[in-house]
Amino acid sequence: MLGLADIATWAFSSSWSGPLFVGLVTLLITWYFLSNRSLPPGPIRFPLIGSVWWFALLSFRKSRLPVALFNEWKRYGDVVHMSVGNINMVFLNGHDAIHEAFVTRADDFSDRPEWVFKVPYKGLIFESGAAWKNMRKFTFQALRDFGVGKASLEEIILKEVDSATDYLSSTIGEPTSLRDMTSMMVTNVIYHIIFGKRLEFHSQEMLDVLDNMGRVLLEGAPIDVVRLVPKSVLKLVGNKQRKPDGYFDKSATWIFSHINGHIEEHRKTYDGNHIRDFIDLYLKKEMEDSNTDSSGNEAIQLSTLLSTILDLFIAGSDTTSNSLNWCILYLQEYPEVQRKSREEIHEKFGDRAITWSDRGTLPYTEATLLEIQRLGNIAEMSIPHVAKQEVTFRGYRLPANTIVQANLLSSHLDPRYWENPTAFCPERHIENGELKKNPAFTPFSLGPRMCLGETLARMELFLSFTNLLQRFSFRREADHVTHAFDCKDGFLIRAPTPYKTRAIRD
Ligand code: HEM
Repeated sequence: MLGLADIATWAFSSSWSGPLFVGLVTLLITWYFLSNRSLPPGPIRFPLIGSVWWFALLSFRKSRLPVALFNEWKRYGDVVHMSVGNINMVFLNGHDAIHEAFVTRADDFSDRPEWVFKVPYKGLIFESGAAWKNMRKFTFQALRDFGVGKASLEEIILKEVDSATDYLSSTIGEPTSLRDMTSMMVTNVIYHIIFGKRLEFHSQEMLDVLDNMGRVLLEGAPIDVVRLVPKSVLKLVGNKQRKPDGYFDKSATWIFSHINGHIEEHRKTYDGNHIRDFIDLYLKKEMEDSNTDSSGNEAIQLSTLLSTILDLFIAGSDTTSNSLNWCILYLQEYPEVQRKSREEIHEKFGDRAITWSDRGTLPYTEATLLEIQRLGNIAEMSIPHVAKQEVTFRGYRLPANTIVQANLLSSHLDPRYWENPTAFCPERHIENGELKKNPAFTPFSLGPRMCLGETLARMELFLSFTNLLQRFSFRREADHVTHAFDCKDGFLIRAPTPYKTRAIRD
């Protein structure tokens, strides 16, 4: 095989080929710089490999992408450009740039990329254009119909809080990991909305659902841009996070057939006068669509429904359960904050269960929850968006199909919006005894693509956090064992490293 040295020797071995070679290299370099003109700043990129070396270095240092981007903020600014092969990507740092792209320029930045790697399904999260709008409208309405923001869903969530109470009561004083408990609570809420029933904690069906969902999530679903970096390069730098081929597919297939089984069962027992859940609503719409002479634009394909159900589990389970995991960790590590929150709850409500309509009446406790969400940064980055056409953003040229992702963590640590941003300080969310809004608080992202389950998640967090805190205090595994607020695994979802806690009834 010819090496670089052989090519150079050949190039300079005759009188005309030397200048020709130099000309070609000059042409290549000129083309490279011209094609890069007006792009936003970013780490130096090389022809063909672009910024792969930067991602590889990141992986080698075991550093998380949003943190690395945050640390490089001063050097590269609010808009950072990188590329892998011919794929351009731009990361947005800080609230102002994120707001400008996702809200002010929503028309330019609300689509999702057509993935260059295999996507086994395409539901609400991955759709763009009319199909996405249609599915988002239907799902939003369905969540409302099933009580999101209303008392009927509150009952379902409080039932899960009661099951968690039973579980915690069986562990009193014992150092216990509560990860499974929080997962079962939030999985059951979505399960109830979609399939009209809940699963017993620790039942085989529940364990299978959690296991397969966990695998799908661990592989990061196909939404992590680091997946664009060739596997061989990641292997070279010791990245062990990527699982073997088929790891994702096997679990996704299990989940699809589980959902399919429920849909089939619903078809057999469907009664238009008694709509039980999300699937029944879909069946109703399917029948209405087939009875109309419409152009068919409004019909939602069964495959889109299947994928959207999976999306709701993916987007709604680990995010919410790990937010609760951060809550318990912060409470045990900040006992004084925990004490003040419990005091506020007990003074106001005694033993009576706290309901959704009570929100706004517990400023310190609610501020604590907001502060945990801000520093927990459960969704460090938005899901990737795309600029379908070439656009100019803040004076920079973004070529067509540039992937655009918001670094939400940077918004939560943005010094222009938060004083002493890394300090844990619930009081920053309170003014004159009431909760104060900060526009840079954006755990659910911004604009038309922002989290569809925001209200559901806020209900789950408020009701679980306040009611569990009313019933228990949470202490460290042992008084002298502190636990860092760090995260080692997982893409996009920032879960705390495993820890144990002691629940105390006092
Ligand atoms: C604390 C909990 C949660 C957090 C922090 C969170 C955060 C997010 C974020 C950051 C996005 C990406 C938005 C973007 O791309 O700009 C998102 C999207 C989404 N979330 Fe959530 N989420 C949570 C819970 C939920 C729940 C409970 C559900 C529903 C069951 C849900 C459903 C969705 C869906 C369907 C999308 C995609 C929306 C679209 O593409 O139009 N999320 N979420």
